[in-house]
Parts: sequence; structure tokens; C-alpha cells
Amino acid sequence: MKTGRGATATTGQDSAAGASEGVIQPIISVDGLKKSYGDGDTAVDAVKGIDFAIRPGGVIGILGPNGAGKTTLIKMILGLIVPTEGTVEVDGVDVHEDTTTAHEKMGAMLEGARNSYWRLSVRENLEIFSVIGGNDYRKQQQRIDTLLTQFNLDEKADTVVRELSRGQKQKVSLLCTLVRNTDVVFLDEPTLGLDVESGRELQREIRRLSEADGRTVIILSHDMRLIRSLCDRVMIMDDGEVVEDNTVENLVEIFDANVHEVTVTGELDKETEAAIESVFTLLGVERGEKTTIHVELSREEFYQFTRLLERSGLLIDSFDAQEVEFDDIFLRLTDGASDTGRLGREQ
Ligand SMILES: Nc1ncnc2c1ncn2[C@@H]1O[C@H](COP(=O)(O)OP(=O)(O)OP(=O)(O)O)[C@@H](O)[C@H]1O
Repeated sequence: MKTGRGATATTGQDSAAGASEGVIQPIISVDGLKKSYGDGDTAVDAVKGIDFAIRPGGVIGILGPNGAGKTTLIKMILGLIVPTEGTVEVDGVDVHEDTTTAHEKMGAMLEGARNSYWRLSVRENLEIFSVIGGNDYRKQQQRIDTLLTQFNLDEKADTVVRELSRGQKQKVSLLCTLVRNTDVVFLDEPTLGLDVESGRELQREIRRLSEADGRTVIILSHDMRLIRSLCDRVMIMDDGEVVEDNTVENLVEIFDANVHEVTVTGELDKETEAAIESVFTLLGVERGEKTTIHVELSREEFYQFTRLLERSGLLIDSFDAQEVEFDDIFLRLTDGASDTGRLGREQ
């Protein structure tokens, strides 16, 4: 489903147009970005022409079902994949013209715990990545110690990474990204494999990075709770396009206000159901002793809907705005609604 509500984020993160008008220069500008893999009949259009701008600071979540194009988009921003069309600038630097300078501004933890050196100790890894980030590692010892303590790795500081558990390796990988102190940090499924306490610690650290240090953190995740609790702005991708770009609060508000559960006495015949479906977004019908209709209605449509029910001889028993979970919203926006019970259309 394409909602047409794209690029309406208002809390410190604007669409490409908004940010270019503003005083603050975007830290990331993506312009007409496309990527096709292969050519001819077998070509896959993984990213189909995306534009957006991200202001410095803030935490942005990128969501989407498998194959939506998230990794391709992020790798193009990082300069790891050459776009078929379009440009990416990071802090005013064209990523594909001056990749070295752009890399100095970005840190990324992609695809799990693969970026650390497994034969070196945890501390040595952090020192190396600190140096890669252009820091003098001797001056970074306090920061390194703080990160090790925060993530409960202080006792493992001198252990070689190879001998750590999977979750601990994930933490080292994460710390190697954070210790570089880059302006922009990309984290791909950062909580995967972390225990509850480390997951919370990671959330605190991400908040600190964004609020105290003014860094921009971009998270790719299927973890809706993480996205909901951390992100100022969320971009939802589907089939190579951004289908929604908004704040989590706005998304919940829009859907909360619109989705209704209407219970009626009387039989909802197929003709009336078809009439409802032709005018409104009918999400589902539950038939039992009474009939419950799940329907999306704006304020204006509310009265039109009740009149249609009256004309069909149906008496409204109760009328409730449905509470919408963030993952329901995600499924609706990515055509996944039929997979859910509550918001799903009847099969
Ligand atoms: N190297 C490649 N060659 C050909 N097709 C590719 C390649 N990499 C990705 N694709 C295709 O491009 C589309 C987008 O893939 P991408 O990995 O960007 O999606 P994603 O949103 O990151 O998915 P996931 O959540 O599963 O990681 C998919 O259809 C995928 O099959």
C-alpha cells in the first residue's frame, strides 16, 4: 500500500525539501538514488529512486520486510555499492566521488559480529578502531574503559575475541563502531544476540550519542520495540521505495484515529459489505451472534458510514477506536496486513 503520507516528519528531521530550506545543513542527502542488480529480464530493481535528507543528531529507524531494499540503500550511503543512478552526500561530501573522506564521517556495524579482529583482545580491537577513527588511542583510554564497563565487558578486556560468546562478540563489534566517534553511526540489527541488560545499555548509549554528542544514529532493525522506544523518525521501505517517512508518534496518532471497530446487531449481507468496501477501507469482518466490522474512517467518513449502516437496517451496538500497535502499522504500510489477526482482512 502506498500511503502518500511520505516525508511528513516534523520533529527535527525533515524531508529533502524541508531540510534544504532550513538553516541546518543535512548530514546525509540522498538524491534520486536507484540500484538495479543484473540487467534485461532478470534485472532486480532493489532501490527505485529515493530522495531524503537527514539532519544531524537524532535517531532514525529504517524498517521494511525482507528484500525491501534496506541493505542496498545503506550500502550505497556507505559507498560500498555503486548506485545505478543518483547521488549521496554525507556532510556535504559526495560519497562516491570522495569515498575516503566520507568514510571518516561514518561508522557501521553491518551483518552482525564480523568487523572485529578475532585474534586480538577486546581492548586491542577498541584501540585499533579508535585509531582508524583518527583518534589518539592513548587519549581514548577513559572512553574505552567506560564503554567496556557499560557493556559489561571489563573483565574480558584482555581476552581474545575468538574466545568470547556470540553475544559478547556482538558487543565488541558494536563497541568497535562506537569507539570511532564518527558523526554518523549505522547499526544493523544491533540488539540481535544481546541479553536484556546489554540491550538496555545499548539503548542508553544510543540516546547519549544522539542527545549529548549530537551524533546521527541510523538503525536497521525488525525489532519494533527498539524502533518505537528509540527513534525520532522512522522510514518504512517496501519494494525498493520509501512508503512512509514520519515520526513514530505521528504514525500511531494517524492510525489510532482512523481504525474503528464497529459492532452491529443484524446481519451484514454481502451487498452491504460490498457497499462498505467500495467507499471505505474495510479491514475485516467478524461474524458471530453480533457482527464486528473493522474499518478505517476519517472524521468526515464517520457519519457517512453510520448512515450507510442505518439504511441497511443495521443497529450500531458499540463503536470503538482501535488501539494500534506499532507493528500493526508496519504491516499495514507494507501490505502485510493480511498476516495479522486484528488488522487483517478476511481471507
Ligand atoms: N548482489 C545482489 N544481486 C542480485 N540481487 C540482489 C543482490 N543483493 C540484493 N539483491 C536483491 O535486491 C532486493 C533488495 O535486497 P536487500 O538486501 O537490499 O533487502 P533488505 O531490505 O535489506 O532485506 P533483508 O531484511 O532480508 O535483509 C532483493 O530482491 C534481493 O534479492
